[in-house]
Amino acid sequence: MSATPLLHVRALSARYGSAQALFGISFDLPTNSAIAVLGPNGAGKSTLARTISGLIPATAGTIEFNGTNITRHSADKIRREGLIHLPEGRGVFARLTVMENLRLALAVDKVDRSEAIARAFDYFPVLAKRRKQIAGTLSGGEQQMLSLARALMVNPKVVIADEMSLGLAPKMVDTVFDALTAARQEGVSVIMIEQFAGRAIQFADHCLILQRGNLAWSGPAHKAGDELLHRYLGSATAA
Ligand SMILES: Nc1ncnc2c1ncn2[C@@H]1O[C@H](COP(=O)(O)OP(=O)(O)OP(=O)(O)O)[C@@H](O)[C@H]1O
Repeated sequence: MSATPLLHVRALSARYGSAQALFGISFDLPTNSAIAVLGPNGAGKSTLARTISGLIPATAGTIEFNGTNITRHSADKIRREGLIHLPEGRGVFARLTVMENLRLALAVDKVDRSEAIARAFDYFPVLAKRRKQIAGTLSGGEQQMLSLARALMVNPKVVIADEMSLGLAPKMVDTVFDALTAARQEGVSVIMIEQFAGRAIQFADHCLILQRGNLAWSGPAHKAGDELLHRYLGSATAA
């Protein structure tokens, strides 16, 4: 086991104005691993993602990424260091073409441009066919692929995928999971936020369950059985 985890989060808290949304969350993301972050609506999953990726400030606690304390780093800097957050929703520039969307993702990252574009098309061949299409006219699933391609093409160390499968047809959900599985094989670590737990647990090594901004349970994903999920998430989300 590697001594230093890729991501080391300790006692992390965050708030929106006077409302505290995260209460002292601690967890490690080992190198080459995946964590499923589960919890009911409003539990703080997206807030955890936003705090780690620098979109909102931590009010207490620390985040170490690859041995560096990034707690006060800007979102841009954190992204350049290799931690990419895919926020809930599609996150593409609707009026630009597929190719322009891909090129823009490269503007802030020092990677070989043609290699990165080739990597994007390897992950999602359909995007190569649609490279000149305006992104806003892609299907929801294709937009999700484009969003994921923009993240994976820059060879990130960690991807935080927030509700990637939300609203997608089952076949598209398969495509998204296949791409994330391929990314893991390339050494990308993943923090997967999901309201629907079953697939996330199959995908991940570890599992965190949040409840009202607190860490309610954490452990190996295979130990997050039906009874536990039912207790924290209710029947609708344990599927
Ligand atoms: N921009 C914001 N301003 C104020 N409060 C917010 C904001 N975003 C989230 N919150 C509040 O913070 C708490 C945690 O929300 P968060 O979006 O992190 O939950 P979540 O677990 O991701 O939920 P969901 O599954 O519904 O996306 C909730 O009480 C929510 O109302």
